[in-house]
Parts: sequence; structure tokens; C-alpha cells
Amino acid sequence: MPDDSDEFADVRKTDVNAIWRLFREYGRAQAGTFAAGGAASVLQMLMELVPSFVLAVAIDSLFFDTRDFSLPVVPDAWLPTAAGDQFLLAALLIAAAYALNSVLGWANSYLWNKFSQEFQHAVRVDTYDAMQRREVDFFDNKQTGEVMSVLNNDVNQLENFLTTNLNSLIAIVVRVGGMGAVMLLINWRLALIPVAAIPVLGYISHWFVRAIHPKYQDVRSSVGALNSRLENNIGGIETVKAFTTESFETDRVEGASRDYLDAQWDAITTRILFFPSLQATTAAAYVAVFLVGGWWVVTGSPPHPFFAGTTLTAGTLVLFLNYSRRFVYPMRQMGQIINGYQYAEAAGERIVGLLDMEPRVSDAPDATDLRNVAGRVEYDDVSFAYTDADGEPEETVLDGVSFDADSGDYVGLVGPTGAGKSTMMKLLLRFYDPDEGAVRVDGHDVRDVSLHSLRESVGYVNQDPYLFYGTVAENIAYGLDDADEDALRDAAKTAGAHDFVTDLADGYDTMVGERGVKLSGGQRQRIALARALLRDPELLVLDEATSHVDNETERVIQTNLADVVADRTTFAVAHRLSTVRDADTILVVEDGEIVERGTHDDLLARDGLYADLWNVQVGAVE
Ligand SMILES: Nc1ncnc2c1ncn2[C@@H]1O[C@H](COP(=O)(O)OP(=O)(O)OP(=O)(O)O)[C@@H](O)[C@H]1O
Repeated sequence: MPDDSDEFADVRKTDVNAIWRLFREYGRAQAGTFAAGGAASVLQMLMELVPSFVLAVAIDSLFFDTRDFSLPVVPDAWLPTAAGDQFLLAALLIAAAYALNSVLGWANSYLWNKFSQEFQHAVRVDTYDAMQRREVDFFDNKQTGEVMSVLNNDVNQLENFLTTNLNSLIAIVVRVGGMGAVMLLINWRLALIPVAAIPVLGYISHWFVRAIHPKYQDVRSSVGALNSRLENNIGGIETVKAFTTESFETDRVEGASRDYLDAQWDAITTRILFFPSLQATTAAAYVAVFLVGGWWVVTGSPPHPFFAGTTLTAGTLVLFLNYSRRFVYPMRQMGQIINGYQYAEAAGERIVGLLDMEPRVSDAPDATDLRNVAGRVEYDDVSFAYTDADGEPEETVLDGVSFDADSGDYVGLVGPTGAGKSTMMKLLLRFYDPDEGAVRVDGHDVRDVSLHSLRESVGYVNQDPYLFYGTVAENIAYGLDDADEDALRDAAKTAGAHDFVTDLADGYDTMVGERGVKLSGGQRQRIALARALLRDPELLVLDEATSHVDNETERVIQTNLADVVADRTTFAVAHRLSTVRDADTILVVEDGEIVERGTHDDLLARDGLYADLWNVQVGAVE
């Protein structure tokens, strides 16, 4: 199967026929379009059989006069008797068949593309929705590129299979089958020569797919490696320049590019054998038909007794030659169809896997909404470990964490880097669930309330907040349909963002985020803080929310925040201890445990870890 090395192996659902399942689920709305497209495709292919057939009749009856002018289905009485009229009718029929062929070709493309675009759209939107509902863990363990590739490549792969490959398959069956059937009906003995070429062409296609498949896989992995190399280097361009490692990096890119070239070359040398072998097989059948049939027409008797028993006219020979030459083109697509099917199936399995998988963190069946939140928060003997890509727990990050915060409390979290402070806050938002113990808000275990109501009541600002591509105002009002402009400005003022925003070229209408105006880390943090404040949440989590702003600005923000913080439970994670100095309680976290707790003065008096950290920061200790 394709993609053996894929990161989504755990997601893939292999016990269903994924394409069929998606087709039933998402194709149903477009079933009429699909059926009409299929019918147009069949009719179009049938039209392709007509010109050669009429030509054969015309040659025999009009040019050589070896049989009467007659056509299948049409009663002889309806046909003209004068040779000139018969000739014109033949010309008209050929022209009509070609014209109809074109119209049906257009209808077929229109309908199939309509079907597959609508299908793709529906699958893409649902897959995205299912994906964004996955637990945070899922994203921790995947590379962004891989997640994107399911939404882009996999969905496209399905579409490609439906538009191109399935259509080609119909073409092969109708064209090759139709031409073979017509020839067998007219002169089955002679027809055995071109028809015998079909299994040979089929075998060559089969061989090709088997041979090319592992080579394409090598191409894909080498292109993946090359892309990661390029992405890494461009992303780290400042480091590359600062360390003057340009030629080292060029060498590494050269190596990756060479691997890609080798893999491609290996695939190319196999691929370019495929079409010529098909052509040679078809040509052999063509020449054999010409030899046997030509001999037969010229001498009036077949070259071998096997063919005896029927006659062969020049017109029939032309039809045979025309048809047998045209086997090759549709058969050429056989390899692509098999390939396309394999990719689409693998893509479908990932998509179905995603659609079917229940997020590990989701609403309990009897989840209630958190209402009228007072803001009491309780961590009751909470232990937690992140899991690796295989779902196995890694090292314990939180170990028996317990504390209570009363409604309206200001709680500071401090401690060495990697101690587990951010993780504690992520459990409050239920980004992850604890392995042991419980996190409660107003006495409700967060696992018993709806995610929506829980997260709506918590304003969360992290250290490296994300700004979407859009205006400053849109970023602050993110997710709110009817944000009041004054409230938006007030939030920005409280967050210390208003002054610098009004200094931007377009003020609140300045485009920021990727491709927008570049803001400093501290500026982005202040916009993110305004975003959280505007929602007026009952609980506020500020995880290093002002770590990038200077001391002066932070002091201003602290003063502004005093009112906001006064009447809601606030958690502030900070390395800069002045940020939490005024907290009602400071929790000192070390190695996943709360090692000290109390007010600033209590903790200084204890002369423990907090006092050490404080003394270092105020410069009392080297
Ligand atoms: N998504 C994750 N997957 C696996 N391990 C993680 C993840 N996030 C954090 N960790 C690990 O968990 C531990 C605690 O991290 P956490 O971010 O909670 O610490 P912190 O006290 O907030 O640190 P800092 O002050 O540096 O922000 C660290 O050892 C970190 O490597």
C-alpha cells in the first residue's frame, strides 16, 4: 500500500472500503449528477465506435460495391437508394457521431467535475471540522505539514480519483469492450488477433504498477526530506547567516536534492518503458491484423484454414485496423487508474479514520453547561503526564498537585522553567485531562461540563499568542460577532495596546498576522490580552502574558488590570516575580509539585525557593 511511512498510520481506518464509504456518505447528494455524468461517458465512448463502422459500410458498398448499403438498427426501407445520397448520408452520420461525441464529452466533463468538486468540498469541510475537534495531544504529536497534507493532498487525491481515474475506467471498459465486441460480432476469427492483445496490455499495466510503486514511494520520501531541509533552512535563515553556515547548508541541500534526483531517475527509467511496450504490443496486433486481413482481402481467401468460413471485405479490414490501433490509448491509463485507486484508498482511510475517531477530550454524554460562574477553582491531587506519538505516557509532569482558589482570587504561579506551570493551566482549560485527581470549577469536575461553556468562561493568554491574518480590531474581537467598538478600545487600553495601535498606519484597521504588519512579541501579547479581556470571562489565565513587554509597560498594564482582576479569579504564570508580587496566593512549582505557597511576604519570610528567586531578581544575590 502507498504511504507505509505515514505519520497517520494510527489514524487510518483499514477495515472499511474507505472510498466506497465516503462515496455513499458524501456522494449521495450528487447522485443524479454522478449518474448523468456516467451515462454521458458511456454514450460518448459508444459514439466513438460509430465513424469507423459507417466508414466500413461506405467503403464496401460505395467504393468497392461488395455489399449493399445497410446499417444496423435502421430499416433498409428508410435508406436512400442513390449512391450519391448514400455517400452523403454516410458523411453526415460520421459528422454527427463526432459532433455528438464532442457534446457528450463536454457534458461528461461538466457533470463529473461538478460531482467531484462538490464531493471534495463536503469531505474537506467535514474533515477539517473533525480534525479541529481532536484533542490538543493529537496536534502535539503531528507535524503541521502532515496535518495539512490530509486536508489538502488526501482530499485532492480522492477528487482526482473520482474525476480522472473513474472516468478513464469507464472509457476503458466501454471503448475496449465495445470495440472488441463489435469486432467479435463481425468476424470473430480475425477479432481474436486484436482481442488477444488486451490481456497482454493488461499484464504490462499490472507489471508497470508493481514496478513503479516502490519507486514512487522513494520519490515521495525523498521529496519530503528535501522539503523539510528547505523549510528548516529558510525558517532558520538568520541562524544560518549568523553562523556563516551557508556552504554547509548548500551541501546538505545538494545531498537531499541528489537523493531526490536519483529516486526520480529510477522512476523515470521505468516509466518511459511503459508506453513504448504498450505501443509495441498494439503495433504487433495491428500488423498481424493487416497481414492476415490484407492477404485475405487481396487474395480472396484467408492465409490459414483457421480463418476459413467467412469472407472479409476491405471495409471490415479498415474497421479492424482502426479499432485495434485505438486499444492502446485507453490501456495506457490503466496503470494510472490502479495507482490512483491505491492512493485514493489510502487517503480515504485516513479521512474516514479522522471522521470516525472520537476526540480523547470531548463532552461527556451527560455534560452540563457551566452557568453563573463564581470562579472557585480546585485542583484535587492532580497528576499528569503527556503522551508520546504512540499514546504512551511520558515522564510525570504534575505530581499530586492540590490547591484551592476562591472566587476573585489572584493566584500567581512561579518556579523554574519546565516545572509544569503552563501544564497546570492547560488542565483548567481541559486541553488535556489529568491522569489522576480532578480539576474543579465551582465544584464541578471540568470533565462533567461542556467544553464550550468551560472555555467560554476562561480567558486565556499564553506567552506566544497567535494573531490571525486580519485587522487588529478583528484579532481583538476574534470569535465575537457583535463586538462593541468602545468596549474593544477599552479592552485595548487596559491591555496597554491602544497607544501603539493608534500609532500604526491604519490604526485598528492595520492588517497583522502572517503576511501583515510585523509586530513585536510584546505588541502581540498586548493584542492577545485585549482579546481575552474583551470577552469579559469569569476566569482569567495569563500564562507569561506580559513576558515580552518591558518593565515600564508591564507596570502600566498591571495598574490597568487592577480593576479587571479585582472581581474575577485570575491565574498569572510569571518568571518576572514583580508580576505576581501582589497576588493573594503565590504557588511555587518545582518538578511538577507545589513546593511553597503563600503571599509574597509569607514566602520571603520562609526564605525558601521563592525567596531565592526573588533575591536573584532584585540583585541581592549573585
Ligand atoms: N505538549 C507537550 N508534550 C510533551 N511534553 C510537554 C509538552 N508541553 C510541555 N511538556 C513538558 O512538560 C514539562 C512542563 O512544561 P510546562 O510548559 O508546563 O512548564 P513551565 O513550568 O510552564 O515552563 P516555562 O516556565 O519554561 O514555561 C516540561 O518538561 C516540558 O518539556
